[in-house]
Amino acid sequence: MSGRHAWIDVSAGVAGDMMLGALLDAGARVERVQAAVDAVVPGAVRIGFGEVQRAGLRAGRAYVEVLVAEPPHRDWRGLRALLEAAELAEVVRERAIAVFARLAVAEARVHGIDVGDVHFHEVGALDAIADVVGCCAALHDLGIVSVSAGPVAVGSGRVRGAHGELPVPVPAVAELAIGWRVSAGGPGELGALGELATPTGMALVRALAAECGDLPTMTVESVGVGAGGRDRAGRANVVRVIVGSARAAGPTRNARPQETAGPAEKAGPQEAAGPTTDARPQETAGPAEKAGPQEGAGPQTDGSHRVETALLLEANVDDLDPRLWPGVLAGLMAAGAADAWLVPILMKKGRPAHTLSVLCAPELAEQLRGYIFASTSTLGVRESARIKTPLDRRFVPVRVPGGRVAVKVGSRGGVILQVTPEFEDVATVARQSGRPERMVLQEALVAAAEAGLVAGTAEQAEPNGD
Ligand SMILES: O=C([S-])c1cc(C(=O)S)c[n+]([C@@H]2O[C@H](COP(=O)(O)O)[C@@H](O)[C@H]2O)c1
Ligand code: NI
Repeated sequence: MSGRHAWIDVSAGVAGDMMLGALLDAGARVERVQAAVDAVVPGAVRIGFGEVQRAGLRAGRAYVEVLVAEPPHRDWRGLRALLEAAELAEVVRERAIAVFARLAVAEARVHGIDVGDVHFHEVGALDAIADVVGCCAALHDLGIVSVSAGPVAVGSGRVRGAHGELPVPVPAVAELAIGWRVSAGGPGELGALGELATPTGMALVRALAAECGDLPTMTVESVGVGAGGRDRAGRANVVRVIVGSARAAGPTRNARPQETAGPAEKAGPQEAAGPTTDARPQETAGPAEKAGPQEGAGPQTDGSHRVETALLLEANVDDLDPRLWPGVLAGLMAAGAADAWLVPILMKKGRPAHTLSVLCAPELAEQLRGYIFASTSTLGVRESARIKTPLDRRFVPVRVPGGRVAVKVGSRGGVILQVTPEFEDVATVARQSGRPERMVLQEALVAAAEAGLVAGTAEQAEPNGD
């Protein structure tokens, strides 16, 4: 593969702010990170960056200042809608959704609830959104197309949180660790280590890194060191990110070329420009500039329209309790699938059965394969690469009586072809305002038309959305 690679050293633990600090220290620009976070939660947080000492070593420290008095607590459904509606580069959106999907699946398992109902308490607070979206934006800014990481030090002892006292690794971290090498992380003389890996940090590692391993062979371009809040003698409480190019071989599942079109174009010049030409560590003209269409794992353009490569995972199943299927489909969507559906079939020996089909970004395939094996009775998952031609897509929020609805606008060659209110938003407003969904849907379409979003007309530079 070609393209810039990041290897993350999490041998002293990992938290969202440590990872963000390391990526900023490696050269990601704080204003790019701030712009991406503002696209999700406008005006809600301010991100700062400075230098501190950790056990005698210099480290970058990311600061997230929450600017709103009472940050809302969100469930995964709401947070996902927020990320989908935000004007982000598509690769940033996909990575951020993948991270939170990981967290949601882990929390659902720990608390024994449906994935969509996971309430994000601490991990859903604004600083976690800032950390996750910030890290994904920083990777984008650095032109990083693939990530790997070492084994994670998770800590030991007990910690106090929203759930009272928790054993370390805390339950969500233990769940997120399945399939990854971890250790408590310390020689005995350091005493009880406390919580070295937080759920957000662990979810970042699991969703962004394609494999667990040592530093790969590559030409190093920059090194970032990100400090955690605590400073204790004996070991620097830091995450290190080593950014390099021209890996001879390695994980391609997480390789994402830079976006060339889509919502990013509306996100102001800094998001649209793509990171590969002006991110600081790229002064040596590494190969990330070439990490575009040839990667094959994301949007490309053939000169006339954009195409995307996606994976289609499939399994024929004839012996699953049919009552389980709705939960399987919902779980796959919550875990980051682009789409998941069932088709009734007649199998060998005349057995009625279903084909489960799951469309996903290549880097999510391993996670979703695991989900299919865990939640259905299939003995195998087959897969094929699919080429998709997406419309240029963006979301415009419109105001209706009782709330706001995101309207999905699909266009091609600058002409609007589809104007579709997000039904989840319609249902929420209908529920909250006590009016029929049909009426709210109609109101959203009228509001969209008033904002200049009409099928068959040219895209306006700035629609008058809410
Ligand atoms: O908010 C929830 S549900 C939560 C769950 C768990 C579990 O392990 S379950 C742990 N925590 C603790 O919250 C803080 C903050 O975590 P971040 O990931 O937001 O940094 C941390 O101490 C976790 O152990 C919260
Ligand atoms: Ni929890």
